[in-house]
Amino acid sequence: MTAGSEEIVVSHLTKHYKQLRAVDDLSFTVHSGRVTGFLGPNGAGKTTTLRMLLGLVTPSGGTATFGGVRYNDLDQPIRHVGAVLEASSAHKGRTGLNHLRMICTAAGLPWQAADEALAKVGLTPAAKRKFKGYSLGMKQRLGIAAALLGNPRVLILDEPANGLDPEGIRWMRDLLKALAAEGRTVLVSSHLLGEMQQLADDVVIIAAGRLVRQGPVGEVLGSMAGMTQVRVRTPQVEALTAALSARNATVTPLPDGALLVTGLDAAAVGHTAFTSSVELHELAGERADLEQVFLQLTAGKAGIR
Ligand SMILES: Nc1ncnc2c1ncn2[C@@H]1O[C@H](COP(=O)(O)OP(=O)(O)OP(=O)(O)O)[C@@H](O)[C@H]1O
Repeated sequence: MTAGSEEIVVSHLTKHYKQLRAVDDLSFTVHSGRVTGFLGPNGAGKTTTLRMLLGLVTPSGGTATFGGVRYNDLDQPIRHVGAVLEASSAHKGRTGLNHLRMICTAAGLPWQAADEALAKVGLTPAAKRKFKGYSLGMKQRLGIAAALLGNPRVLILDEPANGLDPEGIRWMRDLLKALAAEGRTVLVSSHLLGEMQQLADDVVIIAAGRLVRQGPVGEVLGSMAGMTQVRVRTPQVEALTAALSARNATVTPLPDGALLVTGLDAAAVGHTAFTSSVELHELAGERADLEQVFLQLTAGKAGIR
């Protein structure tokens, strides 16, 4: 991999587990010098995708490459791609510094890399403390330090903010932004839209293993914010739901018995009801709340599996 070509290209990536399409013909690109948020609800296929990127799960089809090269074909992958898949674990009686030095030795890196990585994540003061005394936030930092040992151009993190307190989340956000500002490619998964709004330059949104949206965060969220939703009430819920679904709208039943429709405007919902001979008791278009659109775009797809 040469400098400047650290893009991650995911092309028609697919993973089937028996009948379940955990990842289904997924294609997207992750650019260098930017933080890309990989967003989707629980079970959307984020972890499976990241594990395929890292050669830990064999795809049923498609490819994922770093600068054109598959992970397993990279020469000294630790120098190209750093990954934090779950909160780090280390021998509980070992110090953070020794944990990192062991990884250095195994990977043929100088011990100095351990000190540098600890400094980068602000763990130098705890370098000689035992892992068993580390808080969750410190364990997360140590995991990131381990990923940084080979000074990789690409960083991949799976839900790194999970379990962190607000200060820890802010710290993580600043670190990832700084790493991207150094020109690195940073891909970070999350199921929380709000978290990505504050962190990501680009977003890739998936649901039920399939791509929902990708692009610069402002553009994607802007298009979502511009979406309207329609509140509708009918005594013929099933007939209307079927007619709207046939027009690719997403229909969510509300606790008060009304239906919330996304993907069609009020006129189109009214027209669909009319042509399907469905009686309406209420029909109102409203501007959608961003979080609600995200939930609907993604939850609507989850039912397909
Ligand atoms: N080894 C496996 N065998 C069978 N099914 C699996 C396996 N790994 C994952 N799955 C299924 O694939 C789907 C996608 O899971 P995955 O963990 O990739 O989603 P996710 O988006 O990372 O979700 P979460 O945020 O909950 O981790 C889920 O339905 C999961 O149960």
